[in-house]
Amino acid sequence: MDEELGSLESFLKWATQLGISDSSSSSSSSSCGLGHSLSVSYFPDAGGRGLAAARDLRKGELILRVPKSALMTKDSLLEKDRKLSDAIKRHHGLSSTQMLTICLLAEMGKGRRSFWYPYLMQLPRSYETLGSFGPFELKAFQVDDAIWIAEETVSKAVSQWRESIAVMEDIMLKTQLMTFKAWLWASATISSRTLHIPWDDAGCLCPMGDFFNYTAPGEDLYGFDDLESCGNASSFQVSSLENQDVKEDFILDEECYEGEGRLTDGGYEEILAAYCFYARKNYRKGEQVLLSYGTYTNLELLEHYGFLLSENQNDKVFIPLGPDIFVSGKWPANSLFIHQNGRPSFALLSALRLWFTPANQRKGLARLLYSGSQVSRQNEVAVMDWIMTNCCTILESLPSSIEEDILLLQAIAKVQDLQSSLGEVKKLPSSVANEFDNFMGSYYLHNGQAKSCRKVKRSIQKWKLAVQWRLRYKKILADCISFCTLTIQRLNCYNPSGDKAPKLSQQLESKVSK
Ligand SMILES: C[S@@+](CC[C@H](N)C(=O)[O-])C[C@H]1O[C@@H](n2cnc3c(N)ncnc32)[C@H](O)[C@@H]1O
Repeated sequence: MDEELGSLESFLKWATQLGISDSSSSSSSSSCGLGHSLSVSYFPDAGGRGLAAARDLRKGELILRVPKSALMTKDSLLEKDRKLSDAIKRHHGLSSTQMLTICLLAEMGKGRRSFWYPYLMQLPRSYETLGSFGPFELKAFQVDDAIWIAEETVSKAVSQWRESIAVMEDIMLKTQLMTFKAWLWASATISSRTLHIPWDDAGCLCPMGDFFNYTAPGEDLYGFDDLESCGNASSFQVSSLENQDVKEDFILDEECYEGEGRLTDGGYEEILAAYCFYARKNYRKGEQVLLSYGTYTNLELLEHYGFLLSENQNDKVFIPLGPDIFVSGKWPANSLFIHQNGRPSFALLSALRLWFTPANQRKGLARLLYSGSQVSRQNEVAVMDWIMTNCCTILESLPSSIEEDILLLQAIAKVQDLQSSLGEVKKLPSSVANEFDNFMGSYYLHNGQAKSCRKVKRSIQKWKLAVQWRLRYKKILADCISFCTLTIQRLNCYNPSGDKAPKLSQQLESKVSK
């Protein structure tokens, strides 16, 4: 702990010497180091190490400035390393990100001799990004699409590493830095910490700027004294289904485009020749200052950053749709999903309304269909029934239920809590008991032998993330079933014309009548 504090202190001193400043003035002549706006703090439930407001901060204030010379980029690293720069020139075809990964590993190999040593010492030793999940942890996702994405991430990492080995051999990098494990570490560092710069696709590592933890865009935008003046703050929660969805899909798409996987509350400013960060809202002294890295689903957060949010307004569930549903409309596949609050997306509803409209009526109803309006009561009930049936089928096909996953997470928390004995773990239902026993068995944990080993702790953390992810996924499906049920009930109550709604499938009738 003392060592950690010592290394943080020397890092802050080093950062100040490089001109990194959190003084609110943008003039470099008055830049005067760190400690004016931000302080490094620990937030156990919100990202671990992060930055706290060192004073009350106002929305829009400049809170951190990192000069270009303090940014770790592929170019700045190659400039100071002739041997590596020549080796990279000899090997064609590597992406900018692969080159930055090799540069980072080479810099690590220099140890104390590296100019960046105080910063390198601040990097996490390990990550929980998807690429580092082993077979057991991958299986815990239960959902094929998620497992497939994770496997793809690993195989992409393997091929990028293989393509880069020749350069690493050429510069005679230390053997332990040439391993796939080291490559995964460097790739995860880059994936979870780089910021966008206009001149290099790989981005830059930004000392101090990469201590900001994440908040989703749109969330948390109003500070302590703006609460009364923010009447429109909750535009994500408009009550009318159609309006809300049109707006939500529009906003999300825009943010996706703008964010494209990079931080959005800060940016490189040519005129100041510095990376500048601004307060996204008002903060009270001591509060954690957060940054939006972009719009991500929970699986994407896991893939790039190694964490997920229990409440993530950008989370989505995609359900399998037949090819005829895709081709019948003009909506792209990635717009057809269920929102984290259980509501079908605007595009999914529109596509299904169109699909349930007889072909000879589609032209006449096109305006209604494309504007996101309901076509008829019967059509709407058929759409809701279809969505419910599919959500139920997915839920029933998964090996464990929501309740069982909650019990499993409680058991995992007990294992993580080194103070409690495994005897305190309640008897688990058989669907998750096997999973629990397999994990315990693989690490000989029943007799407590390997309990404190770092590798086991990391594996438990990844397993927990996978179970948390699948639980969120199932809850979204369950919320969607409730939403469709309520909608059908409402449609059946409000029936002024007296026409008959189509019959629900038997499986769903019991759910609707509950
Ligand atoms: C840019 S770094 C932020 C600083 C980081 N906490 C550190 O100690 O260096 C991004 C990493 O912080 C963690 N993180 C950021 N925001 C988080 C959040 N809201 N919840 C959990 N972990 C978060 C994740 O491990 C992520 O990969």
